[in-house]
Amino acid sequence: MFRVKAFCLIEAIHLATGCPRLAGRLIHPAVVCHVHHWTKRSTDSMWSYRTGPNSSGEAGVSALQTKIMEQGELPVLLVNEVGGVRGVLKAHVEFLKKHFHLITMKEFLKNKKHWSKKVQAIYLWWHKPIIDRELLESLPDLKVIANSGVGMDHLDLKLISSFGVKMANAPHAVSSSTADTGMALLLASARRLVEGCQTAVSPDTECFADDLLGDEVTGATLGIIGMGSIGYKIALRAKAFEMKILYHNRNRRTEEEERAVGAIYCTKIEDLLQQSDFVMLVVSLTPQTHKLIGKRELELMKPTATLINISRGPVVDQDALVEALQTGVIKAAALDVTYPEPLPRDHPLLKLKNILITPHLGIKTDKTTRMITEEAVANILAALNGLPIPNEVFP
Ligand SMILES: O=C(O)[C@H](O)CO
Repeated sequence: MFRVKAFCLIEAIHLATGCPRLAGRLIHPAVVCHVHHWTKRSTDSMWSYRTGPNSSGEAGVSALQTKIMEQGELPVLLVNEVGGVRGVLKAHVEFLKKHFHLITMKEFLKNKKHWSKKVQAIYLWWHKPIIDRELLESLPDLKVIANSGVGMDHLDLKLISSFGVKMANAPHAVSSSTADTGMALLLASARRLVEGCQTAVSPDTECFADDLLGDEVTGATLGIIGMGSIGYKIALRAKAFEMKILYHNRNRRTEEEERAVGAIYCTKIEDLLQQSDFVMLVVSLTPQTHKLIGKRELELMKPTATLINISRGPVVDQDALVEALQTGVIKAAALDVTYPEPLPRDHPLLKLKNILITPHLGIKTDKTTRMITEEAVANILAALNGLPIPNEVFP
């Protein structure tokens, strides 16, 4: 057991550095000792965070915490607010307080002079607080900003890095629930679940119509654009639905990985668009993927095809999508992301019948949000201890 858990921490650092020898050297003896201690406790921790695909990272969190505790008071962590629309979840506060002295933006702004030289880390929850030059200038001891998700498009990475501040995201925590959301949208859209539910519960319904016909998912072709860890998990799920899987990605997966999910690589995105019954967008938002799907790409899709977006709204040219849905260029769309979020209430997308929109539900499960906070805490503690950050993001 000890070996397994100790390996997990080493593996996390190894993954971050790409260097097993360095990882071995970087582990402080106190850390290893604490890992040993931890392995004797129950592994049923509510906070069972994983640093890597197969590792439990709590060892990393508690060990690093021990080191900080030995040196004195808890490091100060700035969050936007607690609870509310854009605040860290109340249920996570106890865990955060075990590792940090937590202050909110309100407290910070109220006594900026006192706090500015104390804040060492920021935990962004749902993209807040906004990180701009003014905030960065007011925090001379800030070491790290941890994001509560995988997408970093809301941050000016170059600006943050120019202040010597490190950044990290939470890719492992989010992948399964985001992939589940993608599949849920695909299935709900194909089988007209929302329409069906409305009919089933409507006070006007006297009998169920036989013509609420959907699209068969079994045997259909799914084109996945973006085959990172979320894209790959979608392929795993789609395989179980006996779908034919095409994918397009900057880097081709290994033959073994392709074989495991039965995915066929399309060098050209055009080939994928022309052949797919469902096109799922799973890319990060970057200058290269901004409006990746526009009028031309929509016209390449089959008129019977459905576009599913679980990445970021601006990956799709929304005006072109409205037109394509209104004129039957494609059959339907299912979007967990739009721009802005939410859409203005009079937006033309909201008036269409062949669309399904959800409120950025991707990561929203109790377990995933807890794992995100754990992944963020491990990232922050590594940064504050001068250790390689498990999920460091570079500009
Ligand atoms: O980026 C992510 O992981 C989610 O969309 C939450 O922001």
